[in-house]
Amino acid sequence: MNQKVLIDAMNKAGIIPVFNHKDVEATIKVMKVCHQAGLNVFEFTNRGDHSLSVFKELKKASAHWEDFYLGIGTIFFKEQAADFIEAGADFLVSPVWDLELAEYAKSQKITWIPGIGTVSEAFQAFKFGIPLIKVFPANVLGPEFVASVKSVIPDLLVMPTGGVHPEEGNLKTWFDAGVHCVGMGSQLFSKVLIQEKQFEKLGDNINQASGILNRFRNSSVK
Ligand SMILES: O=C(O)C(=O)C[C@H](O)[C@H](O)COP(=O)(O)O
Repeated sequence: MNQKVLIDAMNKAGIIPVFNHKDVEATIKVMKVCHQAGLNVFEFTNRGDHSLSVFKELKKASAHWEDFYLGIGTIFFKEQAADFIEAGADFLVSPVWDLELAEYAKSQKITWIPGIGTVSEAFQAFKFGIPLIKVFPANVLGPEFVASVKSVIPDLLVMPTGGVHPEEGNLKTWFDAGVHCVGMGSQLFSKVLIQEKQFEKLGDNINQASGILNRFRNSSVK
């Protein structure tokens, strides 16, 4: 898949949903409400043995959705990357920087978004030719860290993930710091709503989050 198309789509969506669940039907519904709310880049995470088989079902279910991109997160080893690439992953995300993974992803011509926690790691990624990094854990590092990275490596795109909230105040501090998009998991997906299979309500929450983001993004366009 074309890297520029994916990276532009991530910026357009603004919020990248990060999700894992054992229940295939529930996960398909979650993915669908995200897509309907305009969040059309979805990161399923590799958390547990069920992840590959659930991912394969997600891929099947979304095969004909227009402009929809499905990636896999929590990738540590190239063997894991290989399994998910074979299953049709559009991109890979990791909580860490790792040269072996960087080289493997490059050899497979797949976008890899490494997890970065220091300016030195950010520079390693930039030097390698990686366009977009995940700042992780975002709530520990904070928007000031992102602004510092951007001040010295302005061309490196940043996606903070971990503890990002859908409230306007929180989203705004990240976007004011210059992020390309944010990754959001637990704050976007209420465990109770998923357990009770209230997908419509979940869709309302996601629409609200994306609406908040679009409002202040549009109002900051001069
Ligand atoms: O597994 C990974 O690769 C991760 O990135 C860890 C978490 O899934 C995300 O950081 C989401 O964090 P929350 O939005 O705080 O739920």
